[in-house]
Amino acid sequence: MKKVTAVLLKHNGKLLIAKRDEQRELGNLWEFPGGKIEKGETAEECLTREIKEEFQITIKVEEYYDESIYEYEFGTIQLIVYWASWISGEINATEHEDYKWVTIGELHNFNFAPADIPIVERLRREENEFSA
Ligand SMILES: Nc1nc2c([nH]c(=O)n2[C@H]2C[C@H](O)[C@@H](COP(=O)(O)OP(=O)(O)OP(=O)(O)O)O2)c(=O)[nH]1
Ligand SMILES: [Mg+2]
Repeated sequence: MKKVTAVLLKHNGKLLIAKRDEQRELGNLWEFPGGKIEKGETAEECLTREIKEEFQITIKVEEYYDESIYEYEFGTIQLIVYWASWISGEINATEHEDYKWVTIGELHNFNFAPADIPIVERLRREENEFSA
C-alpha cells in the first residue's frame, strides 16, 4: 500500500485545493495537495517537501486530521491528512492544472479523487455541526 500525504492548508478561512493534470492518474480530479512518502521521511517532512515542490511555498504542518484508504485499479493508497498553515512565499503551481482557495461549504462543487471523498464529507459534517 502506498502512503500519500495531503494537506488541509488553511488561509483566510479557506482551504487550498488543486486540480490534477489531465495526463496523470486521476487526471482532472481535484485533491488536497501532497504526494507519496519517500523512504526515511516522516509524513510532516513529506508534506513540507511536496508543497514546496508543487506550489513553491513554505508551510507549517500542524495537527493530524484523518486518513482514508482507497483501492484504485493502479494500486491501493493510504491518504494521510494534516492541517497546515502558510508560512511564506507566493504560490506558483508547478504541477497542477489549476488551484483554488475554497470554503468547506464550497468543496462539494468540485470533483474530488475518490480517496478524498470521506475526508471532504467529514469536513462538511463537522462544519455543519459547528454552525448548527
Ligand atoms: N497528493 C494527493 N494525492 C492523492 C489525493 N487523493 C488521491 O487519491 N491521491 C492519489 C493520487 C496518486 O495516485 C497518489 C499520489 O499522489 P501524487 O501524484 O501527488 O504523488 P507525488 O506528488 O509524489 O507525485 P509523483 O511522485 O507521482 O510524481 O495519491 C490527494 O488528495 N492528494
Ligand atoms: Mg503530488
